[in-house]
Amino acid sequence: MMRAVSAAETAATVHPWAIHAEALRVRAGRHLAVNGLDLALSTGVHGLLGPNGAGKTTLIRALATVLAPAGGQLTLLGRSVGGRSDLRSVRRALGYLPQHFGFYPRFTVREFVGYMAWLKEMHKADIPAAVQRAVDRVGLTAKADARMKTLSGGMLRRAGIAQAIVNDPQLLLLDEPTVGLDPEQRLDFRELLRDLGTDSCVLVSTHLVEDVVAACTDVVVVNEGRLVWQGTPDALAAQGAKGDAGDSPAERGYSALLRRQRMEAAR
Ligand SMILES: Nc1ncnc2c1ncn2[C@@H]1O[C@H](COP(=O)(O)OP(=O)(O)OP(=O)(O)O)[C@@H](O)[C@H]1O
Repeated sequence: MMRAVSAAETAATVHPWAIHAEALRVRAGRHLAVNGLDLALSTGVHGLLGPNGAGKTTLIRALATVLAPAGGQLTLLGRSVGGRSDLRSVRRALGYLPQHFGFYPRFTVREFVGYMAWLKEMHKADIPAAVQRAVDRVGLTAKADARMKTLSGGMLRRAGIAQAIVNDPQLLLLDEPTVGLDPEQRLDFRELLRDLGTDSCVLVSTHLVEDVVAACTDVVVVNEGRLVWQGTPDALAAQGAKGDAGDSPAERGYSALLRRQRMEAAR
């Protein structure tokens, strides 16, 4: 039986690190997709980059407490995660947009976001206003009472973002949130991210280096299940040179980093 929680229980608590991982290992099927990852992130918007198969989705799923770590240490919002620990208090303070999310097609956007708020054990009386605010923030006000099955791909993505932020999460995990968004929506989304990052820890997985540069204060690069680089978007840009692949300094910096990684792995 679920219990609604009071405002005092969900009030923001300050933790030095929203995410603290040491030698973290996480399996995807039989494969150790995260294999010895160290990471410490606090408030701000952190862009998660890495080539296909680097372990980004697996990492995000572990941080969302969907996958249990296979080894190492993971602390989220000051609570150790792993084994049989009680994850309810962490989950109430989490927002998570999976790469592919499920929904009841006959639910309206308002019902879908409200249902997710209820699953996060928000106080019943707070849900309608929180849903309205989340739907407004993602620009879906006019579609709030439309059924999910009638939404376009970009609108669905925005409904997914609305459910992730409905509880004002202290830790927000977004897996490829800009897929399907048109250019104008991407610009609005970057602004929303910057706003969310002022008082929460936001981790955004993406292949779009431009989004990272525009919206993130910090860049985390993973490869083969490990953290291989962390720094500001400017520092990422400084990694590259003229001949590197990419349309912008940050893209060239990212290509240079990956090229160096491949060379080191081949040695
Ligand atoms: N269920 C599974 N069973 C076996 N291997 C898996 C499974 N899921 C993922 N993997 C493997 O784990 C590795 C990491 O996958 P993951 O999806 O976390 O990477 P990613 O960085 O998110 O990739 P992409 O950018 O392509 O989405 C890949 O080599 C992938 O093939």
